[in-house]
Amino acid sequence: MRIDDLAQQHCIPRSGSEHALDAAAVAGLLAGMPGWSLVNDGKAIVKDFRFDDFHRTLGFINAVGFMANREDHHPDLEAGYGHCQVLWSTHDVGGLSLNDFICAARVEALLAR
Ligand SMILES: C[C@H](O)[C@H](O)[C@H]1CNC2=NC(N)=NC(=O)C2=N1
Repeated sequence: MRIDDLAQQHCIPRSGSEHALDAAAVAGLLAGMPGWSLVNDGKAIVKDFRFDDFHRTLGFINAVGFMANREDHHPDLEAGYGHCQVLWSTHDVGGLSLNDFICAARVEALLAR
């Protein structure tokens, strides 16, 4: 699925290992997501976003937080003055679900201009 199509989807509750994506599905989705990489033994995807200053970084964090609350799917965020690392994993699945890729694509859509 293309990143633009993923960004049009909404998260649904996904709980249980039957919702975990297999390695082939993850690789296929990741191929269309520039800058995102696999971490934590293939159980999470991560990307570090760079900004010119703190208020731009904080604006991004707030936008991601607003989207995450609306989707009821929440990232791990680590930030400094000019960057924010966004990590997606589905705790209820114990790894990656489609929700993680939907939200990663939605983060990219926030930055599109
Ligand atoms: C009930 C609610 O949908 C769940 O607790 C959601 C909330 N946000 C979540 N966020 C993430 N990253 N993983 C989850 O499994 C998760 N579960």
